[in-house]
Amino acid sequence: MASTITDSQKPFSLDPYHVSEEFGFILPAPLMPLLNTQFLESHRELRLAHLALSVMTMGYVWQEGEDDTVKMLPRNLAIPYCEVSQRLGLPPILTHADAVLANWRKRDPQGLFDMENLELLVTLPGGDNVRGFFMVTLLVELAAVPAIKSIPLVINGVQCGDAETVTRALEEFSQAMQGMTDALKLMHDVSYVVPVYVKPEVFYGIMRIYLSGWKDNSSMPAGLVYEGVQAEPMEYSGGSAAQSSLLHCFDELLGVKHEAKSGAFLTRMRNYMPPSHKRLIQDISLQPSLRGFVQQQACEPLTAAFQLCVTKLLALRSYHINVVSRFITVPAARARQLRNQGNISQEETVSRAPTALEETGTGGSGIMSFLKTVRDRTRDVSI
Ligand code: HEM
Repeated sequence: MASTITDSQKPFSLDPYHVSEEFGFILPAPLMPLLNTQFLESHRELRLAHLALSVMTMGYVWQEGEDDTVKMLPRNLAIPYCEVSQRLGLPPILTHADAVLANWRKRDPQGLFDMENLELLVTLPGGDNVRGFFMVTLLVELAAVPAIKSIPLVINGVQCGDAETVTRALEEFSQAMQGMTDALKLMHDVSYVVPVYVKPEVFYGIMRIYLSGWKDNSSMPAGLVYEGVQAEPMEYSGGSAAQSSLLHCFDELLGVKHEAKSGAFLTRMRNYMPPSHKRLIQDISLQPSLRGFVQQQACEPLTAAFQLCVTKLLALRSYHINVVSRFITVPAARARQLRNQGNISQEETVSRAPTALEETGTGGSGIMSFLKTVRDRTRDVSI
């Protein structure tokens, strides 16, 4: 009678341990699978995939700094990234819609939508500063919600000639813009309980390169080849809050007309927004002129409410210029000074910043002249 062989009596073999007789502990022929995007169904799933692939791509492209940058994004990243991007109508690069609008979760799901209870889904090099940078920007978006809600009230009020409704809606609108400026101030509020404070030298020296793109960027003059997608390189601007739909909507509502060059840059930034947000901006621009309505009504409270909106938008843009000076102009001057002294010490965080971005924004604009022109054209709509 044959005896049953128990496990302990089986001949000892390496197979069950994933150890190969040919390669030992080495994994034989590791796979490089292509991520399959066909199982992504909902808009939110696609946005999460875009965010994750964007962060991996920015890491891959910029991990070695601005010298000897890569020319090609490998197919394993490029193909799924371009598929997801195409389905969303977003470009295959990190955008404001990824890093800010789709990059948050509540720690306690029942808790408040506030700084203490929010955290990022994915981050970039720069420690707590990255959290502060994206979270403060998210809080600016949040502070703007009452302004967005008042847009249909303004448009419908103008359409039916209801000056009182328009006045009230514009008052809400201007209050929200004040809230946005207050939220922006948190970017350098050292006293805040939870770390939101962003150190200018960390933003400038470490974080900024990971937000930058491959258009109008001298360290990647030819752009980037997305392997397996297209043989020719493609050029895309980096992430910037110029891609936030907020001020685009406000400008269209108030009738702000930008100069050709800055206007062209801002219009191009609309291609970095979710297409439905871009459509909202365009549809606002097609409505009868609010400013014309205010002038025609010649009603004191309405004119005052409109004027307050212009003043608050101007104040927001002026404060933003202040922030940009603190976070870019000042550290850039320090980096230049160190370079001129031949003192490129890695201990000074600003020295690690890419020189290609000294004069230009991550979106590729010539920063200060651009921002000042945009602010000055805002002033032009005053009544
Ligand atoms: C450390 C913080 C920030 C820095 C250094 C910064 C820098 C810049 C730069 C350089 C530009 C020029 C466009 C480009 O090339 O990217 C710009 C544009 C812009 N930024 Fe910021 N930004 C900061 C925070 C924010 C925040 C929190 C918001 C609010 C959502 C914001 C809203 C805008 C807008 C709307 C523009 C387009 C110009 C305009 O419409 O006035 N920025 N920013």
